[in-house]
Amino acid sequence: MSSSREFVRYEPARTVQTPVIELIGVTKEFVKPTGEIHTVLSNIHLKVEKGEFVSIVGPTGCGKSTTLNLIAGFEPPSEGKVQIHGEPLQGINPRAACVFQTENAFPWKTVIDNVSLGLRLRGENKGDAYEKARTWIQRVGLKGFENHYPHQLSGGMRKRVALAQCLIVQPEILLMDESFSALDVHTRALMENELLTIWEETSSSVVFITHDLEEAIALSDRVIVLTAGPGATIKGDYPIHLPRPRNVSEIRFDPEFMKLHEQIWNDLRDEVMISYANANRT
Ligand SMILES: Nc1ncnc2c1ncn2[C@@H]1O[C@H](COP(=O)(O)OP(=O)(O)OP(=O)(O)O)[C@@H](O)[C@H]1O
Repeated sequence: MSSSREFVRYEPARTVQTPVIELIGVTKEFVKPTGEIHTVLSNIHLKVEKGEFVSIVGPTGCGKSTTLNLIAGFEPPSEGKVQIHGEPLQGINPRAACVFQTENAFPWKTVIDNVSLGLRLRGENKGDAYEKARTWIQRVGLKGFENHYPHQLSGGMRKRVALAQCLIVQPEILLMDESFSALDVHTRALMENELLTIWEETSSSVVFITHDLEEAIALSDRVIVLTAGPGATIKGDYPIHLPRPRNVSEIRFDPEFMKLHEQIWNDLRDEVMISYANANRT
C-alpha cells in the first residue's frame, strides 16, 4: 500500500454517536465440571465506535476470545449488558461477521460458492451473488481461483477467502480472533495491509484479538490490555494516534510506534508474568 495513496475514511465521532458496541459491567462465568464457578471476565466496560479498529491483547487464557464471543452473541454475559447501537444484544449478533484462526470455508464448496454463500443465505439470487463474489475475490487477490476448492489453496489464500466471505455481506462489525496468527510472516503482513486497505474504505467497526502487540498497534485506533485472569478486567485503553494509511511493515519503525510499544508492553508484561506464575501454581 503506497503511503501517498489518497483515501477518505469515516472518522469516528466519539462524543456524539451511540457506540456500535458497548459492554456495560460485563462479567462472564463458566461452571467447571466440578461445579465450581470460574469467573473469566469481571465488570468489563468497553465502547467501540462506528468505524473504529480496536485490538484486545492480554495473557493467554485471560478471556479475549470470550469477550469476542459475547459481542458475537455466542455466549450471554453472566452479569451486565452487551449493547449494539444502544440495544441489548439477544442471541446471535446479526450485524457481526467473524474471522477465526481456524478455517471459515466449507471444504466441499468452491471459492466462489464459499464467498457468495452469505448473500445466498440472505436470499440474493445466484447471478447477483456471484457477480458480487467475483468483485470480492478480485479485491482479496484471488482472481482466477473462483473454481478452486479450499484444499487447492495455500493457508494465506484460504484466509483471503475467509475475509471475502465476511466482507461481502458488508458487516457493520467485524470480529477477528487470531485471524492471521497461523500465517507465515510475509503473508501475514500482506493480509494485514489488505485488511487495512479494505477497512479504510468502509465504516466497519473491527474488534481484533491478537497475542501480538506489534500487530495490535500497527492495525488499531485503540489497544485494550486485559489483566491476567481469573476475573480479567481492562488494565489499559491506549489510543493509537499513528498516521493512516499505514503500512504495517513500515509503521513499526516509526518512533511513536516504538514509544507506544514500550508503554503498552510495560502493562502487558506484568500481566503475562502474573498469568505465568498462576499457571505454574496450578
Ligand atoms: N465454553 C466454555 N466453558 C468453560 N470454560 C470456558 C469456555 N470458554 C472459555 N472458557 C475458559 O475461559 C477462559 C478464557 O478463555 P479464552 O479462550 O476467552 O481466553 P483467551 O484470552 O482468548 O485465550 P488464548 O490467549 O489462549 O487464546 C479459559 O480458562 C477457558 O478455559
